[in-house]
Amino acid sequence: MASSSSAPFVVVEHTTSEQCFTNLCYCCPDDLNQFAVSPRRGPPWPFTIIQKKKKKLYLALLNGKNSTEDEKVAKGHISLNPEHCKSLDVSFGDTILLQVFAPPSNGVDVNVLRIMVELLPESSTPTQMIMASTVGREFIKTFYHQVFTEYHRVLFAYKGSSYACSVVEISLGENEESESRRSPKQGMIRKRTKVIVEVPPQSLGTLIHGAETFKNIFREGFNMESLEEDLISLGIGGMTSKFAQILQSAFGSRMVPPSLAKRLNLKHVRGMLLYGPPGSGKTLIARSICKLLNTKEPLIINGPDVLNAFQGVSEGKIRSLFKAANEDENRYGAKSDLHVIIFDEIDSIAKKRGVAMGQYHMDDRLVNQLLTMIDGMKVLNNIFIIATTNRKELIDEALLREGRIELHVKLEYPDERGRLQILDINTRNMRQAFVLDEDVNLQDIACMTDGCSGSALASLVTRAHSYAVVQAGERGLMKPVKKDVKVTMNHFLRAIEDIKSRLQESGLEPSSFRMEKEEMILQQFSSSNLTEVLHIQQDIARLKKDSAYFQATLASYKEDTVKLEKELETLRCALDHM
Ligand SMILES: Nc1ncnc2c1ncn2[C@@H]1O[C@H](COP(=O)(O)OP(=O)(O)OP(=O)(O)O)[C@@H](O)[C@H]1O
Repeated sequence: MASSSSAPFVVVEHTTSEQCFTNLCYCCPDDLNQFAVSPRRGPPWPFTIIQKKKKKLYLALLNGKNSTEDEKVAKGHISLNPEHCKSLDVSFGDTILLQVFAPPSNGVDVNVLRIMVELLPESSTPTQMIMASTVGREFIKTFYHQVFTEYHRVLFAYKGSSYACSVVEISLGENEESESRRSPKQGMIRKRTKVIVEVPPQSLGTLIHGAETFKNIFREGFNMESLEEDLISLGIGGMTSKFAQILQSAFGSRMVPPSLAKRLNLKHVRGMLLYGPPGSGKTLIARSICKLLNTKEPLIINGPDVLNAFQGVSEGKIRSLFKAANEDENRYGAKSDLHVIIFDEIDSIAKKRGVAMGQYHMDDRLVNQLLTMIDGMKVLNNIFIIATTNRKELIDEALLREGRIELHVKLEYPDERGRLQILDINTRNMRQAFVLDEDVNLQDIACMTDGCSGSALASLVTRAHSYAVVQAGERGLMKPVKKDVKVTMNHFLRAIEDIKSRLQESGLEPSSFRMEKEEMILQQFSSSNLTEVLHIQQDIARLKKDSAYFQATLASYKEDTVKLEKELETLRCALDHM
């Protein structure tokens, strides 16, 4: 296909709305002469390449007997429709380069054209169902003998409704290989071109019969703009921007049709690590994400439970977690549902290899098996692993690399606005039951609870409520019913005092301080033996459900690091006997 030298033109809007649906560009008669090739020559008609940076569109300036001259367009200007502008990333007023381009009669034809069809927001909805095959035929009739590129977008009118169509995929059949070096991929629409119509889910799917839809990763009705409301209804407060960031980075590639993702070479994220201090909502987020997504019911695995259940059992248990995803991938390929596997407290089963000893030798085997399942012989694209931990530094680094659990999101304790939302969520039932006294000022409580975790706030509300119930009992109401109980600001103040001193005693609060302290102490121990002692201590604490125990140990080690070595054997024995 030949082309000549280029000239700069200013992009303007079409002068009539009809022009928008022709996929042609228009200029004044003078400029048209500059590009004129005898209209009697065609078809195929002379085209104009319009390019901006590396992007190109091939639009006809002369289309058979219909000249594309428009006296209302000023000299040096060229009119395009808004979809052309999107294809080229230009705005009206920008300058672009124009080239004459006359496709030879043996130009490359489009074999299959896959288009995404969306109803324009201002257009009237079709009144009756239409067939995708009919839309395809009309598309060919309208754009017959026009050249399309990979990212070409056009406006298309059919039966009184207007659509924006974007090219998702162009297949050139037997010319595919010889033309593969041409960028962008381009070809001419012919009568034999097959048009495959795709529609976004939840829109035209019910109106264009037979159109292909891709299954949206988000549940029906989900909308990023109402994310905060959705999260509140799921009982999550103060997390809107973190959640938006997670959804975007974890599922961005799954928001587009698989064919487009393939063309753009988008790689799916297959795993995410949520880490942060206890009670910061890691488990809550991991489980809630699935409520927004179109996924299979998530498999939830609690690290310590797995460790116990797997004692003496083969790595086959880990393999079994991935079995359903494997079968689905084999059967449905890119159209398989997404399988989410949540590993809560993953640090207990995926510790750094080579460090563990004693009965922990099996950790290495579990980590190896996990690695194999995530990106081993067969890469599953339909899995998404969510791992949670308080102790990121304990996890085997190989698991956290690209292509594995590669997205790492740190959760913090909520700020004042977040605390207010969490308090509001947790007092919702009380308000609805008229149990919450009018003097309760949640804003003041949010202010007083700086450094409290989401879980501390949840238990604060429960505690205030129990004080109210006890007080109602003391007033002689042996069996206080709901209407007798009023939770007042005083109950909350007592609960705040309570919670603060309890958390201080257990060393769990102030929140971030504790984590920083632990991290600091862990960093001081570089020898593998010392690290192992701490791992074992942590596991004993977990089995005893007593995090204060681990805190106390850490604190004492800070005083006397020598005793670490001595305690190693004692600890192993203790753990063996638990
Ligand atoms: N952002 C939040 N909004 C509402 N509630 C929260 C939030 N964060 C925590 N909570 C409350 O705290 C409880 C415990 O949170 P979760 O178990 O998710 O924390 P975690 O970070 O996984 O803690 P751990 O590390 O101890 O397992 C939740 O069930 C919920 O009641």
